Amino acid sequence: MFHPSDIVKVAAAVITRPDGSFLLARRPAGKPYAGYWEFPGGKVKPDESLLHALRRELLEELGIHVEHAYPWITRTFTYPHAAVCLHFYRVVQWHGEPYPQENQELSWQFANNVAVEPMLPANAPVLRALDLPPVYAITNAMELGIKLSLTRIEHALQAGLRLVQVREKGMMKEALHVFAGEVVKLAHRYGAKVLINEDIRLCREVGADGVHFPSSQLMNLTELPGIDLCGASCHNAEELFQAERLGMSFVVLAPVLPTLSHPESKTLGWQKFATLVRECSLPVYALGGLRQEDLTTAWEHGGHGIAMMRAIV
Ligand SMILES: Nc1nc2c([nH]c(=O)n2[C@H]2C[C@H](O)[C@@H](COP(=O)(O)OP(=O)(O)OP(=O)(O)O)O2)c(=O)[nH]1
Repeated sequence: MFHPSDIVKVAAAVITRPDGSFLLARRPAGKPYAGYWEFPGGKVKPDESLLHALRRELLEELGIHVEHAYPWITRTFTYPHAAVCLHFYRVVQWHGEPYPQENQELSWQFANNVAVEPMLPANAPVLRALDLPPVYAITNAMELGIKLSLTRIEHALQAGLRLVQVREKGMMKEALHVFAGEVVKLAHRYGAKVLINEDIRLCREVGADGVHFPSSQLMNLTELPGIDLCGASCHNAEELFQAERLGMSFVVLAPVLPTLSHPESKTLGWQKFATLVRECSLPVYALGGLRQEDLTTAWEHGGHGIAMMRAIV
């Protein structure tokens, strides 16, 4: 066991090009885990800010000047040689062409098809998180009607939507089965993934990709079902902690702004959202009263992306 004061703080960069590829570097000889692939970055010096460390490391290692970086996930991991707290940033704009300043090998990769190995052991969940798209849509067929809802989902898929949750609280069982099956068929045609709210059995029956757990169900879970994608709804630190403990694929944190579907709920606001997300190891979608144009605000506050109901489908 490492004492909390011995935990090494690290700033790591997911340097992302517009096509979605990101840069990996191979650890040079002489370092622990030499030959393993990692995200460029390094140790934060005492009294140095995370962002300063990120800028310094990328200049030293790659010769690039960071122009725009978003805070992303924070992950603690214990190696035999050290315990590290990895603060990941997504670097989306920089000046200069990355060039290995320390003789390290570099490689641009895509999250759904990483072709270099081995990766540093702490990074497997990071790659899975990078494979999640920025927008998560939640269906609203009980309000729109099934036909219109499917039409709107198809339009959103055509416009690039790649993650959908079927959440139809009051729908009768048979109708829900048919609707969920239609959404899965439609989404898979576009290479998109579908999660079913609450119902693990329905998820399996309709061939969906995952389950989305409401917060009450999340707090009663002792382990995840053996399903690829598991998401959960959270509203506070306790629920986020439980989602991390179970190893959810991602969470939705809500409500950030006032929303029609939960008018009685107290909103978090962006500052509280950022505070809750800061230490979270899971990718977090902001939810509640958001529109497409709020995506950048979510990124600036540490979110992975945004989840929406009425504003998208
Ligand atoms: N840069 C980076 N480090 C990572 C990643 N994943 C991961 O577990 N680590 C760990 C490995 C190391 O224990 C620690 C980073 O320390 P480092 O030795 O690379 O730091 P540094 O570049 O400042 O190196 P040095 O001054 O000690 O030579 O974080 C990652 O993706 N990127």
